Amino acid sequence: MADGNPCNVCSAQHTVVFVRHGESEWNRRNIFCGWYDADLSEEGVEQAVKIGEQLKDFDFDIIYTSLLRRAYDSVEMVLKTMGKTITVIKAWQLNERHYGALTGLNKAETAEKYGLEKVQIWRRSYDVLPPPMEKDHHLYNAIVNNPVFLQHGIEEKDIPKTESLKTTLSRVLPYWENVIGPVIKEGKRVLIIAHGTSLRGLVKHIDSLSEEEIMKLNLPTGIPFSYTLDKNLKPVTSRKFFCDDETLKREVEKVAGIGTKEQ
Ligand SMILES: O=C(O)[C@H](O)COP(=O)(O)O
Repeated sequence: MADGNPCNVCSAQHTVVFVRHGESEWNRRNIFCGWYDADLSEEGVEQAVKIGEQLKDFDFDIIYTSLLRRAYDSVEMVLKTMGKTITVIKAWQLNERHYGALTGLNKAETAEKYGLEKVQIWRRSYDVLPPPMEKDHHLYNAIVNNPVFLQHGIEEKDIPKTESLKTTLSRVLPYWENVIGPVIKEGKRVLIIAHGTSLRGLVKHIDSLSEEEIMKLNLPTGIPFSYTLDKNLKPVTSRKFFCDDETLKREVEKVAGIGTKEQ
């Protein structure tokens, strides 16, 4: 990996790098976040700097990210660390899944109230929707009035009330197939900095994982992973994380668990 990515135009294979944004304040506080626009935590900023260091030798042509600041601020830190100017495309389709009425709730407290099993079904099942966010939810206005959504033409009527992995994939996949995929096939070197569930959707698709298999997949914040894809964007080598196995195991366990009330 240290040698960077080869010229994708000259090869029939494409290296694509993905990373979940650095830790957000709400990851740190163990709160369901979804489409709420939380900032990066101090550790998240450090993680983003580290991503930039790890990807220094990669010559990306284009970076895709979401309309949420924890993702696009990570992009900015990565670019600053790399000392590079690269085209950045922000797309709502790469946003985190909308966590519905759970948005703003502490994950461990929610498990105490509804039971761990129920909460883990909301978090990791393929198609079970969390309860919808109604207009009287205390974070409803903050989400529908997000100025970055409005700048990108995303209005209240376009914003989901809740999303499962399945419904998230129904917006991520067309974006992958119709926008990012053709750019990769043209030979452009692509980096995608997005979110736990939007990236799990892409991983499910690329690796052809079943609904059961994807339920067990947890993506840690701030650790890049890459695929080598063939000309049809099928994996030649599956995802490779940019860290040692022990670190990956520890960080994955952190995401998979329900965490604690006080964080
Ligand atoms: O939106 C969130 O709270 C996180 O980004 C993802 O949370 P999860 O790991 O509980 O799905």
